[in-house]
Amino acid sequence: MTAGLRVEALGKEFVPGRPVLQDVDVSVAPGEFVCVVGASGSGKSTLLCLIAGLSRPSTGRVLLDGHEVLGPGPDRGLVFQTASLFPWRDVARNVAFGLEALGVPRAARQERVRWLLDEVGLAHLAGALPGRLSGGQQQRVSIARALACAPRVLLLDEPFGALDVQTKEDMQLFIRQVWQDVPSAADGAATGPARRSTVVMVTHDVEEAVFLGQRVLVLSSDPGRISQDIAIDLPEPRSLEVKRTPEFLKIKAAVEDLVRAEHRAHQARLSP
Ligand SMILES: Nc1ncnc2c1ncn2[C@@H]1O[C@H](COP(=O)(O)OP(=O)(O)OP(=O)(O)O)[C@@H](O)[C@H]1O
Repeated sequence: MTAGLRVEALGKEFVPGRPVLQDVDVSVAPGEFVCVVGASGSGKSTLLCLIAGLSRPSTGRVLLDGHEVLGPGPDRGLVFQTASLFPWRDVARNVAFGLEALGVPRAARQERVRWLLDEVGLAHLAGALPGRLSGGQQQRVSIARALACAPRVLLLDEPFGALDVQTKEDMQLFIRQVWQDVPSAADGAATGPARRSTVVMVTHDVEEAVFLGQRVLVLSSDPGRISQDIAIDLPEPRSLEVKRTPEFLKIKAAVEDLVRAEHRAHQARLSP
């Protein structure tokens, strides 16, 4: 059995004969943090939905630890751009949702929720309803909820896209910290990076992708394919200062050029 996430010859058509994704092949090792960038409409969210099991591929398959993904499951936690919390459930009960669905006993549930809320810095808001929270706080709750069942893979679809610049940077540091601190369920005996959740994050923000990702995948359009798979060899752990280094700026510019080239090629194909 192969550990990690494997996307094999994946294709998706919503309209027959017009594939949004075609022949997407990629492997993500356990504990790896991978970002996906690409022009608008290149199929980034579609790829994430297929990995999540929210949508079925037209061709190919997704394997998680050797098992084909056939639908959503607690081994994959999902966070979208807007928090989509249950407005009638307080913060703690939002985080507890997946654990309740799995039938985790109350005491174990409460302990896990308390630990997660501490980890995301929101223990003091456990009893608050989501409507009282800021956008950044709501996304922290969403992330805690996605992590509650200790998923093997955390799937993030533009999770910070709706936040202001300052909050966004706080959240970037936060998600990196969470990735380092919160272990995934399986591999109980493992230590270090192998115990971390695998993260696949879609973003249109190249700076964010280069700052967060150990790898950045660039998706081409018409149809969406992985056109580049770039290892980001920046020092770890990452701090915001790295964004001002020549090395970072150079990688960012190169990835921006690739995305721009894909976008222009897409526009050219659309114009008569
Ligand atoms: N359920 C659907 N039915 C029909 N077409 C769809 C559906 N979902 C996505 N598409 C189409 O698939 C293409 C890719 O959409 P997707 O949302 O995956 O792109 P994206 O790269 O995430 O875009 P953006 O960066 O703008 O969010 C688009 O042309 C979109 O219209």
